[in-house]
Amino acid sequence: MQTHYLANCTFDLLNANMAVSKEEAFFSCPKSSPFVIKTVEMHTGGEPLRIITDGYPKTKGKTILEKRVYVRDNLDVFRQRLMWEPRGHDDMFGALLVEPDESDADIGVLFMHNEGYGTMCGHACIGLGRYAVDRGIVPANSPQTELVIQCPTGLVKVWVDYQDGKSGRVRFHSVPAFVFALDQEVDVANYGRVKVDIAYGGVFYAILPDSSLGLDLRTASIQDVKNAAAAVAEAVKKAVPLRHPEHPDLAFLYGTIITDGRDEYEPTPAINTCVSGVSVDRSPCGSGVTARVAIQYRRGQIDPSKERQFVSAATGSIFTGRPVRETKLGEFDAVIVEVAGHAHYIGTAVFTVEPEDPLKNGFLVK
Ligand SMILES: O=C(O)[C@H]1NCC[C@@H]1O
Repeated sequence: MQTHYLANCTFDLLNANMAVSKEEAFFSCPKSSPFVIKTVEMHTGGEPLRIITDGYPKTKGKTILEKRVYVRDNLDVFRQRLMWEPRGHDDMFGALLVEPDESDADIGVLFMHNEGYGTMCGHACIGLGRYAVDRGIVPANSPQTELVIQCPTGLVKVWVDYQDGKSGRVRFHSVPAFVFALDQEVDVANYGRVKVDIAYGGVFYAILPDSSLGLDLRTASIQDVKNAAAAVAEAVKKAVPLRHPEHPDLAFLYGTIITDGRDEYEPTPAINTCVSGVSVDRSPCGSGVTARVAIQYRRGQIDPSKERQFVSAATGSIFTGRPVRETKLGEFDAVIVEVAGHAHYIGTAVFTVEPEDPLKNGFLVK
């Protein structure tokens, strides 16, 4: 990799063969910026993934959950600069690689988005799988490369298809998924009393069919879906205290998944729309598919011989999901679920700030 020097600023060219003019170099790294953060930009089924590759201050903490608390309490302005406008937007999603604290892990990762720090993210694991292979963080093996990603929720096993020097489809097994509640009745403002299932796929989701909310995901506007999902999340948070068998930091409702209700196994894809806060997943949502398959498995609607397709109503992108084997998580009967999908590179970025910029720390227009 070639290195160019400009004023006090050093940066590696991401493509060594690319000729970089003085002008390009200036705009990539102005002298006045005390903040230079480099990223690799990907998307998984349409859902953005901003992988921070350089420039983030060092995180502190022995465990990955301690590191998550450290960045939240001490470095949040960096998340805001990268996730919020004008460098990001409501639906931006980021991954910060950190030193893992489990010896089985190849990499550790903290997730970030417009509101804070997630604990598990399937679409990010799919992107990070390719990235780790392509960046040589793990040695590439054909026909597939295996790696382990330590997420705040636990260890996620990842397999990246690798043929003729090219990474492709990615599969992962997240932490054990379990059903927390089935047919839980909650009073949802403006929608009345509805039944939701609550399941853990690395994070907790409230899951219910569109028909319970008087919606049809194939035609509903995104705003209607967001409003309904937010109302459900609020009702569930109020009515159902969640419990994680291993760590209280993991016991929170991450989002609502509105489905098309087609849970009985069939070869055509089922719609999975995951909404977290104001953000609508453009992909079918890896942790959401994990949670939904755990419910389908509990209800006898799917078994390890069947791989189900899940589709995003927003983009038409598809993930597959399959229960692999039964296990336990604390007192909960749990299941390992395999999720697979594709991620793609869309570019690289060098983000800077000018100290005099009144909007340098980012903003969101609501
Ligand atoms: O794929 C997933 O699991 C995620 N996508 C954005 C929100 C979820 O964390």
